[in-house]
Amino acid sequence: MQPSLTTQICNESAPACNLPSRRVIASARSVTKRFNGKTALHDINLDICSGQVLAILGANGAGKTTLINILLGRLNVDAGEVSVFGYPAGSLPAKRRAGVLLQVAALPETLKIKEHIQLFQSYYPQPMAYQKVIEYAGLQEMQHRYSKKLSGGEKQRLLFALSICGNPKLLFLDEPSVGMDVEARKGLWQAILDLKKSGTAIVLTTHYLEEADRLADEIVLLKQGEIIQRGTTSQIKASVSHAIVRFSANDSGTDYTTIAAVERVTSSGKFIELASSDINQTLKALLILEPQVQDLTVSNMGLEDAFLHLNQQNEHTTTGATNKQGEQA
Ligand SMILES: Nc1ncnc2c1ncn2[C@@H]1O[C@H](COP(=O)(O)OP(=O)(O)OP(=O)(O)O)[C@@H](O)[C@H]1O
Repeated sequence: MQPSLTTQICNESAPACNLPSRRVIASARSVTKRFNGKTALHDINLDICSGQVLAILGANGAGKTTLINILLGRLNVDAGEVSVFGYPAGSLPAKRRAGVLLQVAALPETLKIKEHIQLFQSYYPQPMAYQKVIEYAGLQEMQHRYSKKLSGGEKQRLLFALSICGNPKLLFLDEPSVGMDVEARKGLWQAILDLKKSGTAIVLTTHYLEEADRLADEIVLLKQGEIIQRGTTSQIKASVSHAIVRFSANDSGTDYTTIAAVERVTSSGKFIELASSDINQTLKALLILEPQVQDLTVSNMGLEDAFLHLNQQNEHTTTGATNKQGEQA
């Protein structure tokens, strides 16, 4: 007997998903995944809600693609459970309702863009209208081009078009804007927001934190296979009580890490940035060390700074799933 569709209302622990009109459409419960004895994901719990953009962030190797592949049913779990629209991940009813753009995708080169889209539409019982697909993906001008003649960014737009051909209620986008120019990226962002408005849930991984900042209702931050932080972009930023002191300095070889309350020093051209846990202490010490400092500004952390900070902060508190598993092995 086929299980019925999940109609559970989002619980309050899922911050961006507590509107009564939204439903949990996919979930992972206590999911653990190992590759050759090494743990890639450890005890992951996640709800994905309709009409939500969920961004999964993390450094290279954090486990983002593995998590998406598990939700797609392309990988089995070693422990835990995954449900997609109330069905097992990877089952036909789950696949029919989902779309996906993966990092590695090969396309037959002998087909034109229009033919690719029509082929993908034919796989689904209720495909998205051709014109709508083309418009969402910004491919109006190149429908008759062969895919082998597309640039990297254009190919990415075609892969996005193919991911939405089935009119998905759940869309997985694994680093979708890689290789896109500024205009194409903005077009993709608009398409994501329009799809969200129509009720589609979008799970996004990206290394462009501006992308997550603009689009995500909820962010999950993975590190070494574990969730180390989750919340709205504002909540993630607010969870880091640090500030950024920025100034320009001559290359005097000064060691800014010795300044009181400074936890991270970065430089870009002539500008130095100090992440500080106590802005008064840092400013006092900085002005003693460099009284001639110029272009001084103080700001709250943006998402990128918060991301770097949280990753570093957990360097010591998170032993890392891989290590834990390694010890057991
Ligand atoms: N098929 C596989 N066989 C063995 N190890 C794997 C396999 N797939 C992933 N891994 C390992 O699992 C961990 C998580 O990989 P994953 O690809 O999920 O990371 P990611 O966060 O998507 O990284 P990136 O940002 O570089 O795409 C890494 O240590 C990776 O080497």
